[in-house]
Amino acid sequence: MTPPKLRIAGLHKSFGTGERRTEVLRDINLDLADNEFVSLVGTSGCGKSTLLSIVAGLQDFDAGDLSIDGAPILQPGLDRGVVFQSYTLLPWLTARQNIEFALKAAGYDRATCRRIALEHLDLVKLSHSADRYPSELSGGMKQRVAIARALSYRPKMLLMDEPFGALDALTRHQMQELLTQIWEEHRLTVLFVTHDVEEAVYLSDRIVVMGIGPGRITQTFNVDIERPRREEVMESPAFMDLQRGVHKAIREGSKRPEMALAG
Ligand SMILES: Nc1ncnc2c1ncn2[C@@H]1O[C@H](COP(=O)(O)OP(=O)(O)OP(=O)(O)O)[C@@H](O)[C@H]1O
Repeated sequence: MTPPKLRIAGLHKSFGTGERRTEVLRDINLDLADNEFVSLVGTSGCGKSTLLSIVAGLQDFDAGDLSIDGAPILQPGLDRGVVFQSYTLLPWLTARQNIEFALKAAGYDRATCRRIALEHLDLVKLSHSADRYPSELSGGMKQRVAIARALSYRPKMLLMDEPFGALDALTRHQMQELLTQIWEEHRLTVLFVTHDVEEAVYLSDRIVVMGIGPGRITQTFNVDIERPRREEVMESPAFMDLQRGVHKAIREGSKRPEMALAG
């Protein structure tokens, strides 16, 4: 049987040792199919970012299995493109050079780096800003460069942690449209962390709700809303019902299990 694109099985994670040990993730089990778009939502501190950074290979874990296409994840790798909320561009390099920098590290020759960088700037509609420095770009533009960079080395998966969290509502919506378009054209597998339930429903195939005490998966919702989705779909009863359901699950997950039992 073909393994899932991403497998997270029986994953546990704690920070600190001895009396200062805090259990942050308990028994996380989650498989992502090829091309699936999955959002992680949940109250602050439930471990979404920790889980994403473990999948990125940026943090270790205590127990469990983690693999991409059946191969264990041991460290960061070019099979995973990562986009964070804070713009992680190098300020002394232009938009094009930021992408080329990542590609050079992946071993491409100079001409190929340039060609791929320009192709990806075109993909995020930033060809006209290739030679601008990050300080000359708006927040949305910087995030488009970060997305172009993450896609440029053709990762198997895109890991995104609140990528549009710092943007104003209009720019955020434009970025959601752009991501949907890229996802529809390139059929990527995406694991996406967000606080915005509307965004999660709009973008995802599946929404995974995490709760605290310690961080764990409490509920999963399939988003059976036809694609391609356009803005109007947010007004539909199915969309709003789902949004309400996810909000309720987040509220329930924000109570510690003993509180939930007590009512
Ligand atoms: N390096 C660290 N050392 C100790 N504790 C940590 C560390 N990183 C995160 N934590 C703790 O782990 C828990 C989960 O944090 P995490 O940032 O993953 O949550 P989150 O769901 O992404 O939160 P938010 O939605 O606020 O970003 C929190 O209690 C946090 O204090």
